[in-house]
Amino acid sequence: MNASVFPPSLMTTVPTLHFEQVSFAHRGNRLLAPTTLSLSGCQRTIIMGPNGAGKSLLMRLAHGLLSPSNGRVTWQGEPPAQAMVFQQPVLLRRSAIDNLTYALSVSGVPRRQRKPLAKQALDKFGLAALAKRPARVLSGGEQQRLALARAWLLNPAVLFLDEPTAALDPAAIKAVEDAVNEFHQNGTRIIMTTHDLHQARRLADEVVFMYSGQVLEHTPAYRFFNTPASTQAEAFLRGELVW
Ligand SMILES: Nc1ncnc2c1ncn2[C@@H]1O[C@H](COP(=O)(O)OP(=O)(O)OP(=O)(O)O)[C@@H](O)[C@H]1O
Repeated sequence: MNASVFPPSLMTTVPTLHFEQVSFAHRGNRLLAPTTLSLSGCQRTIIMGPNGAGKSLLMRLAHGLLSPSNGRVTWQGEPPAQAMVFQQPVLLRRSAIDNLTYALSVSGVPRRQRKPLAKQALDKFGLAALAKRPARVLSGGEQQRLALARAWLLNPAVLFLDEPTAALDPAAIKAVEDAVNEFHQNGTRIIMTTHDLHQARRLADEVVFMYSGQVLEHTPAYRFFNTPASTQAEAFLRGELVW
């Protein structure tokens, strides 16, 4: 990646993530071809590609939820604080506020600080009135905001988001995108998958384009959208590449 294409203000100290010849196979099926890739700086990286291309796989390998079959996933220096937000938020069978206080307790925040911090986060994400409601009865958009509030409390250096707006209405999508941008403005590196081309154009600083278990492009967003290098990306941008 050519660092000079990004404004200096975005090149923070978030450690670089390296994929060195990383591949993943399951029951003899190669799902990710050997991939060498470095994600550096405090960019918003959008991973794009058709269904089944391996986007979630790449992200789960990056976050450490999956181990590669071959190769190495490493961070330059200490692995940074990380959080991940999924399309279907993973929430506990507790109230909204208890989901947050629990996350704070797991990360070692002293008991007396947990409730005030959780309340601040609920307020910030427009959920104060729903604090005592069971998290699992919240609407899809509310659950996603709660997942973002929980990630916010953990102050991650890197935030992974796997299709976080796939099931949401336009207002909820905007709330999630605003939150993503706020994380980013606060110095959090964003690594996100989306199927929504308009959203990708709104959010991406750089694009990783995948097709059939391979990374075909890793390029600044303006270049990807204006002059994609691969015929597959061209077809994808025209809406003609289904898988
Ligand atoms: N843990 C796993 N074990 C076995 N197969 C997997 C695993 N994770 C993903 N796959 C398979 O790998 C392929 C890529 O899946 P992945 O979820 O990464 O695609 P994707 O690009 O995110 O697709 P979509 O856009 O449909 O979400 C699929 O064929 C999927 O069935």
